[in-house]
Amino acid sequence: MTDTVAELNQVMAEADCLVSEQQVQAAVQSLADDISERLKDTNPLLFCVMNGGLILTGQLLPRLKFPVQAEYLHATRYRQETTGGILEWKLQPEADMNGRTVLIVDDILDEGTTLCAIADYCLAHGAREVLTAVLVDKQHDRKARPGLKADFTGLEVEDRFLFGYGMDYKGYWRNAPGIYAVKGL
Ligand SMILES: O=P(O)(O)OC[C@H]1O[C@H](OP(=O)(O)OP(=O)(O)O)[C@H](O)[C@@H]1O
Ligand SMILES: Nc1nc2[nH]cnc2c(=O)[nH]1
Repeated sequence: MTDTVAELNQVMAEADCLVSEQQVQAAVQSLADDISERLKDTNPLLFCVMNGGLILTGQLLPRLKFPVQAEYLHATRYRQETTGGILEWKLQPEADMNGRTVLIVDDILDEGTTLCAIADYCLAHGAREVLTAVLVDKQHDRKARPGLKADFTGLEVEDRFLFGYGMDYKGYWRNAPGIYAVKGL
């Protein structure tokens, strides 16, 4: 356990800070403003994608200027790895989304497999429309669908393995107060 903590402190010490906490805060406010403007009259059902979406959702919700019904779901495909695998549903949403506008909130759109699968699930369960909001869109050409974008994007970040603000490294450092890239990844 001591070795684990030492390794994780070393990862942080050697990481590159790509986006400062102040820049992330500005991006969250901008996301909240855009979402409020677009969804204020739609009575949306918001789903936080656990675990990574936790911090963005927590910081976004108090900034939204309309009554929000907030729920969560849990889908994962990276687990403790730095490359994605098969999407595993850990908790499918129970809320009735029939005829509703749904907003999915997550930390990152990388290849986009996760968000596409969740959006497809919501549409198949009767959602009228599904919108997506992410803090980070990673810049590369390996998207699940060419040109795939979230409806609301906070920041565009280079193609490195990231942690902080909800994103983990081996299950840790979701709490890092900024967006960091692991040395060498
Ligand atoms: O765009 P993609 O390539 O599909 O990757 C994005 C997903 O990867 C991360 O989740 P992860 O599977 O690591 O689970 P976690 O949220 O519990 O960390 C992140 O939170 C997104 O949900
Ligand atoms: N922590 C983390 N999770 C991811 N899921 C998809 N891409 C990433 C990434 O760069 N970092």
